[in-house]
Amino acid sequence: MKLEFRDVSVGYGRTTVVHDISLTVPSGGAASLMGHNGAGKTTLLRAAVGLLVPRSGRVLLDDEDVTRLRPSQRVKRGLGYVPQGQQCFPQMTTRENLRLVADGRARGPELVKEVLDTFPALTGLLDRRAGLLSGGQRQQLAIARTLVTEPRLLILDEPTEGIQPNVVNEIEQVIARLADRGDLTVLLVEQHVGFALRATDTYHVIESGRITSSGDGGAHAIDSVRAAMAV
Ligand SMILES: Nc1ncnc2c1ncn2[C@@H]1O[C@H](COP(=O)(O)OP(=O)(O)OP(=O)(O)O)[C@@H](O)[C@H]1O
Repeated sequence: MKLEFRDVSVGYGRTTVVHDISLTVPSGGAASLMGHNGAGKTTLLRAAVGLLVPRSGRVLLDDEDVTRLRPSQRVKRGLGYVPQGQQCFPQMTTRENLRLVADGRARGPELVKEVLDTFPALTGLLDRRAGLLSGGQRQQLAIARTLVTEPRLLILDEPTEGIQPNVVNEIEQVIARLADRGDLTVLLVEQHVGFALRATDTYHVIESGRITSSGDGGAHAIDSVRAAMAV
C-alpha cells in the first residue's frame, strides 16, 4: 500500500511541529525516518495514523485521501501501527494479547500461527503475562499483534528503543525481513542509523519538523545521514 504525505503541517495546540512535509513510500517499499529527539518524527507518524489531524496538507493511502478518516478506518484499509513503548495489555498473557486481535477474523488462528513463525521466541511465552516479559519480548509481541491484522502498510516508531542490546539484533532481523517481503510497505522511525539503512531502501532525515536530507538506503548512505544529523 502506498503512503503519501502532501505538504503536511501538523502540531499540538497552537504549535506547529511538522512543516510542509511531502514524502512518498511506494507500495512494497521501505523507508526510514531519522532525526534527533523532538524533531517531529512521532508527530508525522501520528498524522499518518490519524491520531493527529494536519492543519494543512493531505495524507493518502493508495491515492485515497484519508486525511479526515479516523484511525480505525485507516486500519480497515490496511494500516498497522506499532507505537513507541512496546504497548501490550500487561495483565493478559501473550496468547490472550494475540487472540484479542485475532478473534473475529476468519483467518484468526492461522494468523496467530503465522506470527509465531515470525517470532519463534514468543511460542514458549504464550502463557506468560505480557507485563512479565522482557522489553524485547514485549516489543516482539507488540509487532506480532499488529501483524495479526494483516497490514499492507506497517508503521513502526522506534522499535528498538529501550531494548537490551542482545535482543536488538533479533528485532532488527525481523523488521529487515518484513521490509524485504515486497507485499508490505514499511515506514520505520529508528535511532540506530546503521540498522535503519540496512533495513530500508530510502531514508529521510527530519530536523525541526522539516526534511533536510533524503536518499537511497544501504550501508553506503551512513556518512550522508550522519552528516545531515550533525547539522
Ligand atoms: N502531546 C504533545 N503535546 C504538545 N507537544 C508535543 C506533544 N508530543 C510532542 N510534542 C512536541 O512536539 C515536538 C516533536 O515531538 P515528536 O515526539 O514528534 O519528536 P520525535 O522526533 O518523535 O522525538 P523522539 O525521538 O523524542 O520521540 C517536541 O518539541 C515535543 O515536545
